[in-house]
Amino acid sequence: MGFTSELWESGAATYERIRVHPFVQGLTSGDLDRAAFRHYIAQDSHYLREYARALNVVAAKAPTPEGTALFGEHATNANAVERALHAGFLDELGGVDQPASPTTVAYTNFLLATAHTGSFAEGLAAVLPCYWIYARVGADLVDRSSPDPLYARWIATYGGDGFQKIVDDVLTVTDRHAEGLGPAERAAMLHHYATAARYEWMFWDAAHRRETWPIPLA
Ligand SMILES: Cc1ncc(C[n+]2csc(CCO)c2C)c(N)n1
Repeated sequence: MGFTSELWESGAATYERIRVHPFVQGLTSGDLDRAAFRHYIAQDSHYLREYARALNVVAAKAPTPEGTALFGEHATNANAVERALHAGFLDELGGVDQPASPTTVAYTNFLLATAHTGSFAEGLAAVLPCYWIYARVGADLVDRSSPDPLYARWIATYGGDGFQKIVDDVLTVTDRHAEGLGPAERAAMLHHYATAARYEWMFWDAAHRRETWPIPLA
């Protein structure tokens, strides 16, 4: 692997913190409070809508038609997953109509701002932890699965080979694109990647704490 191994390194310590987070460990042990999982799914539904927008911006900036098609397809897929979450998990858990939490707003605003104002490379680095960290978490959890069928279903979504193939396609695009980049742009990518990885930890942690706005929205 090329530059993507440097990107992984910039978020490796954060990934380790995600792996041992009580929310993630609670999925496999089955001990995770259903209310925290419901909070996570409701927030993820907000997240996926905005993530799809960010991916479409990355798609628009891709220098090749293949890149535009790839990220456009993934944006459509993120919207489809959002609808499936509503039809599946949220119906079973009892639908919750909660506003996007401070962490969800911060993470999605970071993705949209970086995709809109940055280069293709910068947007790509910002959206990459979402793919890569979920594939690693999925792979880590899939063998142990969960005694809770609901959590087992969630784990199977991200732990399968189908999802790994999606991530591999994005890593190939990233390595190929990075070959033509200078040190300043590579440094910006490392920075955005590490930032998004931290937001991924914060997203699990916010669900675990069932984070809400300290001042209720009117
Ligand atoms: C907070 C959060 N981060 C990452 C994902 C995983 N994910 C969402 S869209 C997508 C790729 C395109 O379909 C991936 C891997 C998630 N669900 N929620």
